[in-house]
Amino acid sequence: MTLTPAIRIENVSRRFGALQAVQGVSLDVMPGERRAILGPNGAGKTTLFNTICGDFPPTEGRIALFGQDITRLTPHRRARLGIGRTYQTSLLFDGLTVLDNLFLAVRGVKAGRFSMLVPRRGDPDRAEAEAIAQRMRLGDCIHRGVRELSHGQRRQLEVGMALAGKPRVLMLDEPAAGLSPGDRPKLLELLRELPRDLTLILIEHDMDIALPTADIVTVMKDGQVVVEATPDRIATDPVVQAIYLGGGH
Ligand SMILES: Nc1ncnc2c1ncn2[C@@H]1O[C@H](COP(=O)(O)OP(=O)(O)OP(=O)(O)O)[C@@H](O)[C@H]1O
Repeated sequence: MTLTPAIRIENVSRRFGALQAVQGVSLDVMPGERRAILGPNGAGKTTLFNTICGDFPPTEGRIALFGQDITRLTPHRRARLGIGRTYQTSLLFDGLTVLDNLFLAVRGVKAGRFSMLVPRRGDPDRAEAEAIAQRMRLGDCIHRGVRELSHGQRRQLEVGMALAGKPRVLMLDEPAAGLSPGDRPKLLELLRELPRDLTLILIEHDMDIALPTADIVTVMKDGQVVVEATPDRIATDPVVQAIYLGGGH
């Protein structure tokens, strides 16, 4: 029996006017796999990511989620089918606490139940929000305002917000961007502790985060996939070294 990929990208291209940002990309990400997408600036990583999430649907090709064609679905429909994501720029409610943010994210995914109710003790959604805060190592600051969080804690919360939607595929857009060297090991640990049945696709410039997190690494350049290999092979791959040491990054 062949396993259906969590995400199948078939010959996907995306143009912006005359610019071919992604060109003829095909790849399968299997259920529970952790896939990192690397590549220099402008390689097309975010554009490919957005064709999967639906922000910029492909101009050509097909994308399937667990065998279901989602190529033309809105981002909202894709989210409902199980694609969760973070953004490079923060989308947190700065005026609310960590718990309130997570509570709203947990509530928000339940159809017809989005509300601004105060999370009461004993509310299962609040319990779930607290559990996510613990998992994201934010347990000791759940009542703190988001504005008071460090940059690293905000990143942890953003991953938690995406997890609150109970995604089957979690897509992280540069989770280590802007983190201090001290915050990076914590993020790495947290990524490695995510449930093994969750499929993870992450764009990450930082090899020290991407390689230990990923099962398979896809390297892109000029809108195309140039290498797909395990992290240990990527670390020594001459093509990858040429891309990164050659000044493209
Ligand atoms: N909305 C858009 N409109 C026009 N051009 C775009 C748009 N989004 C991306 N591009 C262009 O598409 C190409 C690929 O960009 P993309 O952001 O996907 O690369 P990237 O690999 O994610 O780079 P970075 O690491 O800098 O985020 C670039 O030339 C970029 O300028």
